[in-house]
Amino acid sequence: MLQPAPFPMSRPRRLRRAPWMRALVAETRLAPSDLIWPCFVIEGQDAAEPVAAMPGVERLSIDRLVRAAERAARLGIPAIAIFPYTDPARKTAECEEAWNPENLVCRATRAVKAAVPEVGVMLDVALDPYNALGHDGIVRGEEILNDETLAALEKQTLAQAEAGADILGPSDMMDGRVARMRMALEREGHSNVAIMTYAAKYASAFYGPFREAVGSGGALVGDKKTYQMDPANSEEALREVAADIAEGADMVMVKPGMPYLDICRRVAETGTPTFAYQVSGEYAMLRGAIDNGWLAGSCVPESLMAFKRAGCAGVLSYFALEVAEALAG
Ligand SMILES: NCc1[nH]cc(CCC(=O)O)c1CC(=O)O
Repeated sequence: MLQPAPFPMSRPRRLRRAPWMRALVAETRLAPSDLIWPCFVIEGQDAAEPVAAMPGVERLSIDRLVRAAERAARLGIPAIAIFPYTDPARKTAECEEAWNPENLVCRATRAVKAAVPEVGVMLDVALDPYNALGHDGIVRGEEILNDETLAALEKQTLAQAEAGADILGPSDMMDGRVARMRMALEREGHSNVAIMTYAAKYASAFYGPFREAVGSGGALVGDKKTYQMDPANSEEALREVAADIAEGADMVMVKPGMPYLDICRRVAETGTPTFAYQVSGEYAMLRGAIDNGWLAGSCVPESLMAFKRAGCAGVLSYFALEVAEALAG
């Protein structure tokens, strides 16, 4: 490492003296192209429902979602992630609604791709929105079955690829899901569908508001600790990433984001395209503090810049639209 000259030959403040100078020497930049916007979709026409635990976030009917996707595209956001609020009457133990080609998320995907083909659509591969018991896998007694779940995830993968999804995000944390998905996609002629795996997904309390948003929280029996990762671990995150890449994933994700910034850094250093998910609880925390006047709104771009600094290629954030708007000036 070079040693800086001693003071006063070296004065680090010279490079912080004015906005133009700071812009000139900035090591990291945040742009709309770094962002993926997660959205919630509901049945209906011209409908928007607030999510109580996420002030400012709404579940949108498909027609409104299409308009939101158009806005995102105009702002230079490359992709949106769509999550369905499933009618509880459609949730079963076998989760069949997950691979119904007419389910809400498949219809939403077709509508967005028809209207705004230039925006990438990302969909979760996991059973929780369709599971009467709220889990990401098939439940038998006390157990979340791995291999039986893989068969269901394969069907969900193909239904979503057929609907036009560009990126699939396995968020279920079953072992072997990426290989199973990749082989099915190749076999059925969907070789261009990218997989962004939730590789290092922790069993986290920061998902609480999301479960309200998609209506899976009330249904959840027990917790997800037998498949999502233990917050105590980081070596394991690298093993998960290695396994998913070896199975055919194109990109990996760390989730949640800010409490796991060390993991973001370690994963990004492997040279794999790495994304962070700034999850619902992180949104709620920052939004709540801003709305109460406890934090300035600039904490949002600062929180996103942290992921860029850590080496991430991009971030999934519920703030994507407003940040892209602010960046556009
Ligand atoms: N598998 C479902 C899923 N996909 C994304 C999130 C969380 C996203 C967020 O909190 O914003 C979850 C919740 C969970 O695993 O319980």
